[in-house]
Amino acid sequence: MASSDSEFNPDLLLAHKLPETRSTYNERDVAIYALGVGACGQDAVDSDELKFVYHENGQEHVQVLPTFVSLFSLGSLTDGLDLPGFKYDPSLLLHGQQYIEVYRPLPSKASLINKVSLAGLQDKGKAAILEIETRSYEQGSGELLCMNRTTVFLRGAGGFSNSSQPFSYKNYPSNQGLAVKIPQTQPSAVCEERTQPSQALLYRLSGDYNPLHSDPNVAKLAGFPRPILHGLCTLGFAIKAVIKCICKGDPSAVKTISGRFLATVFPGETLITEMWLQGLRVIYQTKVKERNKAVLSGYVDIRGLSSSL
Ligand SMILES: CCC/C=C/C(=O)SCCNC(=O)CCNC(=O)[C@H](O)C(C)(C)COP(=O)([O-])OP(=O)([O-])OC[C@H]1O[C@@H](n2cnc3c(N)ncnc32)[C@H](O)[C@@H]1OP(=O)([O-])[O-]
Repeated sequence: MASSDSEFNPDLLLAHKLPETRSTYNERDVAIYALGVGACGQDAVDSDELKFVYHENGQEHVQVLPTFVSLFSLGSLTDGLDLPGFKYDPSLLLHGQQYIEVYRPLPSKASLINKVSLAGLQDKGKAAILEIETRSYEQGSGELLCMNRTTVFLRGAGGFSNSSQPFSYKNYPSNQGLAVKIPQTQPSAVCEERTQPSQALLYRLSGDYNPLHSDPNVAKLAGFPRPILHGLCTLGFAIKAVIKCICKGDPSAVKTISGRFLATVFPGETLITEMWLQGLRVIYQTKVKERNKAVLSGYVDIRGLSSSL
């Protein structure tokens, strides 16, 4: 059960205000993040990826991968969520889905104010699904730069209601968050990348220090044979593949990203991302090569296509 209190009221929980968080980053953070999601991990002079970690050809700033914005949603989660009347075991939390809207390319350094709200709660019986929305505004100008919706799967926290209908989500488009249908046709592009055995140890330096990703004993207590890769790290690999193969290496082409984490990834495994271009939407699916297992699927909406595609 989510709560020992039989009067638990999901609507009251959703009305609960979460504190604002702040994110300040610079080019070093941008580059460390890019390395964490495998930039130049297969080829140190990769012409599509060097710009994310180095001022290639005298460029003034390193470029920011669009998935970097997912880091702004971490603060409220990694500090532990204060959810009145709702109890869950943080060690059993898994990342279920991430939905991102990027309104303009991110500067290579900035200070942001993140406004966080609880957007949804759903009772799945064996688990509860909680959705947190984070809107990030540039400090000073007040401009809204991006929005994240993070879905967490709280194993063992379901059974708090008689309904499997979601509470809230009422501000969402009706099709958001659904698992995508993978086309049965040949993909438009395929990208293969091996993650490093130390990938989670590198990725965690971008701000998610949950020991589930680094400590073998904590991983075992959570039900895994060894530490697992952060979901947002896998998402970073997949979207980097879409940028490389579909967007001709241009990160500013990405407008919207949706991803559902289907199964866990272990650092060191090889990720194969298949992509299907449908108009301005790219449907993608990432599989672990060694286990032939789908681990992530979703879509990316892009602003336009280069005429050479
Ligand atoms: C954020 C900061 C912390 C970061 C932590 C990490 O990185 S952890 C590392 C990264 N994360 C990972 O590694 C997690 C990888 N994913 C998994 O291990 C599994 O997908 C699971 C344990 C999340 C659910 O598996 P299962 O066998 O227990 O589930 P089932 O198939 O029996 O479905 C039950 C219900 O839940 C629904 N539903 C299912 N999946 C999702 C989803 N992803 N999302 C949302 N909803 C989902 C499904 O539609 C169904 O609803 P219906 O139809 O009954 O109304």
